[in-house]
Amino acid sequence: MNPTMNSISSETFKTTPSHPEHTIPLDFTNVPKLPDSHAWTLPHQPIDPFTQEPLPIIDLAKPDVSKLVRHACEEWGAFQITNHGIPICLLNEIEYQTRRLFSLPAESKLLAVRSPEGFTGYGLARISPFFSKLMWSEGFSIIGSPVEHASQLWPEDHAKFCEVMEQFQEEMKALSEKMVAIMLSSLGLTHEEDVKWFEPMKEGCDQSTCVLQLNSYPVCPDPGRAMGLAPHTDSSVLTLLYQGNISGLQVQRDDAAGWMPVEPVEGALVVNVGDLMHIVSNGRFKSVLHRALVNNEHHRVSTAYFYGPPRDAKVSPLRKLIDRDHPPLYRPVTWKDYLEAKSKHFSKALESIRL
Ligand SMILES: C=C1C[C@]23C[C@H]1CC[C@H]2[C@@]12CCC[C@@](C)(C(=O)O1)[C@H]2[C@@H]3C(=O)O
Ligand SMILES: O=C(O)CCC(=O)C(=O)O
Ligand SMILES: [Fe+2]
Repeated sequence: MNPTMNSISSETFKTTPSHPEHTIPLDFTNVPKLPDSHAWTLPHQPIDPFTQEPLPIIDLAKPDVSKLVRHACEEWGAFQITNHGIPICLLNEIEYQTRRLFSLPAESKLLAVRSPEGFTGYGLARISPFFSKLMWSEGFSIIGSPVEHASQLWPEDHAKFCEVMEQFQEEMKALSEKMVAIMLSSLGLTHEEDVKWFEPMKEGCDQSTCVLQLNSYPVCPDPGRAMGLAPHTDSSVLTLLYQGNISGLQVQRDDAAGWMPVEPVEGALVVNVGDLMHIVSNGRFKSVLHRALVNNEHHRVSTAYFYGPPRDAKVSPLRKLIDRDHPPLYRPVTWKDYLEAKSKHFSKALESIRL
């Protein structure tokens, strides 16, 4: 574990506290009928899979990766990657530890609840207050070491959980840096010259701020009317998602009304372009609108790694992408500024910083 990771505290992300009923999840065990509080009137709007090309699956070992990544980021804002180098045994371990956490009784999980102004620990998704109905999910957010909350959950037995979560974050960070470098170079940019804040693997000075989010979608008595995670874009530069082998994730394309399922591919990771990458690329890359649905057979879990810039770095549209025909679309923001904008304006956050 890189020792400097501990210096990234949840201070970086503190925003306005949310309402208690939008923080603490329901005890999902033995709920025979979907409560009205969790019943969404949602047209499921499936997309016709035959009229749409599916979300790209990109083999990172192939030679034409850069072109494929650019196309995926411009058209979808998301894609799956294989041959990414994360060992399958680590993915299995992360899923095992995630299930172990969410299988604890509700009263134990409440010992690790996220404080109203905090950023780490157990709770509902932070976007919950923007919706009148509650989501059929629970989450656990980690920044660096999870020991503070894990020791409340398992006073004697949290070492393995912490070790796996920390190792996973290290691997995800390296892969995120690789993916950011591919995305930037696919636009003809070199990060050394063009993106001041992006300093991969800078020795002894691990600057970027990242969040590991464990998501749990318990078996649901009425999945047709429930929402696992409501439609949103990620605020990060990019997000790496491992969804195991249970479907539920769906993405939407700008111009399409329907939702496209992202079917699990064994050992693959989903890459989402986040809002900050949308800003950096001056709107060339789309931050993908996505959501997660639930089912009545399997308890689904996923792990999302949100990769962000150093806390004080100003993120702005890259100069090389700006000319008379392409004026800058957004003003410079730090990640902290942007998360504040998101917690105030949610889906209008990008608009709120538009020039
Ligand atoms: C670094 C991030 C990214 C956050 C906020 C903060 C920590 C928790 C992340 C999530 C995780 C669950 C979905 C989401 C939409 C949510 O509600 O909390 C994410 C949000 C964002 O992408 O905006
Ligand atoms: O569980 C999923 O498939 C999606 C998770 C997600 O979008 C998130 O954590 O931001
Ligand atoms: Fe997301």
